[in-house]
Amino acid sequence: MPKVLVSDPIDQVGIDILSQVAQVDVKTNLPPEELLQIISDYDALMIRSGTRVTKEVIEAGNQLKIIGRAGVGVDNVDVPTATRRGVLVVNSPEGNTVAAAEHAVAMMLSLSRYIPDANQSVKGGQWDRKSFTGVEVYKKTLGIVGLGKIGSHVASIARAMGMRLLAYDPYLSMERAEQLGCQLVELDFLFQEADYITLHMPKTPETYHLINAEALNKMKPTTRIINCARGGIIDEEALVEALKQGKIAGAALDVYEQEPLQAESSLRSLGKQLILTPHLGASTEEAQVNVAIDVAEQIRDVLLGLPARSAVNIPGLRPDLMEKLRPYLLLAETLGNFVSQLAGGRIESFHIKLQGDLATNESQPIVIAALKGLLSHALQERVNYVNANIEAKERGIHVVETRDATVKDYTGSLLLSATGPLGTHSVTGALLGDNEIRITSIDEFPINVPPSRYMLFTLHRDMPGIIGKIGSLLGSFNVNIASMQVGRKLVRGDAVMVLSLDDPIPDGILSEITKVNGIRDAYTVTLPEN
Ligand SMILES: NC(=O)C1=CN([C@@H]2O[C@H](COP(=O)(O)OP(=O)(O)OC[C@H]3O[C@@H](n4cnc5c(N)ncnc54)[C@H](O)[C@@H]3O)[C@@H](O)[C@H]2O)C=CC1
Ligand SMILES: O=C(O)CCC(=O)C(=O)O
Repeated sequence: MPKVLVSDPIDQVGIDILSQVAQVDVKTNLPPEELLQIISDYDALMIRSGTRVTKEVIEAGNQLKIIGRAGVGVDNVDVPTATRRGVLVVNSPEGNTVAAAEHAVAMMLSLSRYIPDANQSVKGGQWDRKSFTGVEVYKKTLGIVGLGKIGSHVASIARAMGMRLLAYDPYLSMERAEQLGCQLVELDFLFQEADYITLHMPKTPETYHLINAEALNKMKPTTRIINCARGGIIDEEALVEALKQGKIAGAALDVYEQEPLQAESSLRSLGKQLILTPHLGASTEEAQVNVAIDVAEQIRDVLLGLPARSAVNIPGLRPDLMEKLRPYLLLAETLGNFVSQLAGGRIESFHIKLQGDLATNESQPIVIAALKGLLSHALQERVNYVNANIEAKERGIHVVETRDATVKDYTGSLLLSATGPLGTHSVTGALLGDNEIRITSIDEFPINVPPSRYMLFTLHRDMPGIIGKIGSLLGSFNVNIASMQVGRKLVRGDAVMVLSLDDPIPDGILSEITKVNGIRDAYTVTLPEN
């Protein structure tokens, strides 16, 4: 009988489902060394946000087939290592949406009426009605940053409470925001206008410390801010200073840069203007039942040799088909991610063309992989092989899929084209040998480059000296070039330059590059580590 380790508190209903097919050991609060020691006995691991599933844990788990996260965020799992070792990672993208949204709204109302402090005061024997005069949310402006599943649910509750809704989400169409009753605005406008700001996006390099001293300075002294998304999106030190100096009126946090929150954190020293909860967003009976069923059923199915519903990293395909398609899935996902960044993220339409040997009906998973890549910059681990299609539809992306068996330059190749705020951009790619990915054209300019983590791409006029200027400019920002290639259709005509870089591309570099004589446009692309 297979063995499942449950290393965080999971609702009993999940344990019952797992017990139908496996021996289940529930061992919560395991020290990391102990988890490392025992993991090799297990075929599956089921967790919430408490267990850190590091590279070492996955490598030590030589029997491990699946890691199930009873919740959304898999930021406590080393997904690239799991993928490399063929370990499936599954989650429950929707099971706790309502719980997290209601927690954010509860935080907003608690902040407005000082409920936690008033409660504490009465329980402490006082009857103080003066210190807790609050404010109403009715007719106030709520700024929602991240208008995905949780943000949308918050919007519908807030609308019913008579609030005006602003939203910032660089990956969502205007139409979708309007359907949700939100005015899509720029971030600075939201900072300046909102009475309440609630955060509902993933933690990414882009969102890390999005709420820093500079952002807090733009807000009104009456603004209250709520974070039930991820720690690290708010710079906690800057928040403490802003609250102390009265730059904003209040904050409510459910998530922290370091969890559990450290005993000595300065957040603990603030008064009634700051509310802290210990990552309770998903802690409702209903959500815990939802996520436990969702994930336990997937673990059970995979242990029985069936596909999983919400695989974060590997699609649930027949093993023979999976073997054949695996390199192309990675190719499609990489190209999807690449072209979405060139097009500027807020994609309106997407065209995928399957060429050569890929122009068969068996290649459908490749289309899904390309959509997953297209949405992955926005949705991170919340997009998977199962929901990619639905997510694209819900975001109003018009998807067109075509096939052309007559293209024979490679055995099989893909052409992806996306239209977004930066216009329409296209990329083609193929495999070199069995599994080496090559980008073979960008915007119809022929090139031949492997994708790399940090890339810079320019559209320019082919003329002497231009490459040297870009090289020196990057040097002045301390960015090291790993490789460079130019593609052109005509000598001294339009051309593209693709640079693979060893270092992340600092803010401000693009505006400098576009000032170079001959450069028409410049784009940066960051791809996930593989
Ligand atoms: N406190 C808790 O217990 C819980 C926290 N969460 C967290 O809540 C957050 C939202 O979850 P969902 O709504 O399910 O995710 P989702 O994937 O449905 O929505 C996230 C939204 O953020 C947007 N986004 C991405 N980058 C952005 C950026 N730079 N600026 C603004 N928006 C950006 C995306 O376009 C997307 O619409 C996640 O961080 C998740 O981990 C989720 C459940 C429980
Ligand atoms: O499991 C939990 O309680 C945390 C939920 C969460 O943060 C998530 O699902 O992303």
